[in-house]
Amino acid sequence: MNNQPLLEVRNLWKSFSHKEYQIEILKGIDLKIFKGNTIAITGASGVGKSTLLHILATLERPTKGKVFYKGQDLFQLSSDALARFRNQKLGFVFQFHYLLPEFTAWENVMLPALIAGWSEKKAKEQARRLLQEVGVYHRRNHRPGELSGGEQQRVAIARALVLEPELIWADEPTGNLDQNTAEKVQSLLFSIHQKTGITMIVATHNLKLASLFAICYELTQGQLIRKQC
Ligand SMILES: Nc1ncnc2c1ncn2[C@@H]1O[C@H](COP(=O)(O)OP(=O)(O)OP(=O)(O)O)[C@@H](O)[C@H]1O
Repeated sequence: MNNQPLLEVRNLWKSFSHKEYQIEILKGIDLKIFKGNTIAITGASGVGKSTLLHILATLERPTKGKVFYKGQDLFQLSSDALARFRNQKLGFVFQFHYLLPEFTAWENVMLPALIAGWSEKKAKEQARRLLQEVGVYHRRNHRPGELSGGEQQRVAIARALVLEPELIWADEPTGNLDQNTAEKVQSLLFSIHQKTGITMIVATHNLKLASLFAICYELTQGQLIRKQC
């Protein structure tokens, strides 16, 4: 068995400086994520969950510390290489879907594949398969404004999966949805993990969502504390 973590975080610190003061958000985080793990990071509002997720997903740089992906020190990469890494290996689902309003559901899902150089035929076929999988194929020709919140989030999940990432990052993926719709999106995310074995990390207030995950941490006072899911 390969014991190398997919992602490893060593002594991660993050502070934000203001004119009069500095705030330390992350204070020496260590974490190992193995292939196929499902990890939920919970914690009070403002504690730094999004900041941590953004650094682990290389969207933001830490003040100090390192993030390794399969042993590669990510922040040593050039910004072009880092952008390529994100496009090829990572999928993102945010609280707000960030779908492009002028494109249909189908086009929104295809777009990352077209940008990555896939042929239109292959991108279209992959998007069709994913729209079916997330249950919105019947709305494929609707623009985001013509979809419900839950449908928009399903399209965003399909888009996150289109390039077959190794790791899915989700930041409050159900934060903007009513309870019923949130539960459907939760089960969808989880069923995707069950089918594909994809590694999934979510930051959330939602303890019900966290309870579906195998490994749970609470972020508190800049530290990650392992807890029961
Ligand atoms: N760019 C920034 N500059 C200064 N302070 C920031 C910046 N980004 C975040 N912060 C501060 O860092 C803290 C952590 O923010 P973060 O968004 O990571 O929290 P969170 O746990 O995800 O919160 P929530 O659950 O409410 O979304 C907050 O106090 C926030 O005001």
